[in-house]
Amino acid sequence: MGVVRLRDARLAYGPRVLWDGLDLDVAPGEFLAVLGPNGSGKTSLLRVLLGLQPLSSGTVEIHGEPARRGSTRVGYIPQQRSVDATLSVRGRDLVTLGLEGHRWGFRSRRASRARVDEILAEVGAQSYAHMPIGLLSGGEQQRLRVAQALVAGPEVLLCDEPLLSLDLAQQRVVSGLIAEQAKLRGAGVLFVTHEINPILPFVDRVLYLVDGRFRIGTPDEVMTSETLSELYRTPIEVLRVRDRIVVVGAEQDGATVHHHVEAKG
Ligand SMILES: Nc1ncnc2c1ncn2[C@@H]1O[C@H](COP(=O)(O)OP(=O)(O)OP(=O)(O)O)[C@@H](O)[C@H]1O
Repeated sequence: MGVVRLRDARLAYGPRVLWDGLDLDVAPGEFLAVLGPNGSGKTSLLRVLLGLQPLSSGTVEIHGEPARRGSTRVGYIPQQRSVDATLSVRGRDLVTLGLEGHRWGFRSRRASRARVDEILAEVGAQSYAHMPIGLLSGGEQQRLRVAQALVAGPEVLLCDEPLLSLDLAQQRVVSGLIAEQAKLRGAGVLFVTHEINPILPFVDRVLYLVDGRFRIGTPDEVMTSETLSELYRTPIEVLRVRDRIVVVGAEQDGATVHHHVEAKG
């Protein structure tokens, strides 16, 4: 059974249709990249799966049940640009929050502590888990958010641009960690990003949204000049440079969409 199942899903805000006729199944352990320009409805899709945003029509199920708020089945890494340096919450407490309202919360404090220790070790964050998160590097903070999202053992992991503000090396580390943890647990991942290259080794399929249109397929199927030119309705060139994908010519509202181009790393 798929961990995520959307059927004939439509989301519109007034006259503006973000997507329509969306059928999507995400299998356990599958890694789905969600791509598209600003405002194409990527975050809105995650909000639908979190039960925060009702569909305009169609159905959405998480592991066979309608999506609902606070589901124990869904882990979430929200979009986060930077953390206030004065934030005094400790890393460990942040991770413990991920157990709140979940079945783990009903167990003993000792069991919760043991579970938090276990996940901190798995993401390699034990050595700084006692520190205020405002003092940690971006990569360290993201490891803790990955731990928070995974601590309760979700079947679906939703990630909203979790690599923002990380350098290239940390982007690889954090995306590798997410992919590895998801595969290990058989959790399906929906990974919203503007930059496919850091996650390309892990991506099984891509959902590419543009202005109400979308395409779903493997990176080789979707990330082609032909498919993106159709989606953007303008000539787009997709180049393979060694193991990278470079998209040239996507213009949206006059602003060049250059987000697939990455500095050398
Ligand atoms: N509750 C709402 N009511 C009306 N419009 C909304 C609502 N939520 C989002 N929108 C609009 O829907 C569009 C899609 O937003 P969304 O955040 O899903 O896009 P996105 O693809 O995640 O964009 P970005 O890459 O900029 O984060 C935006 O234009 C946004 O202003």
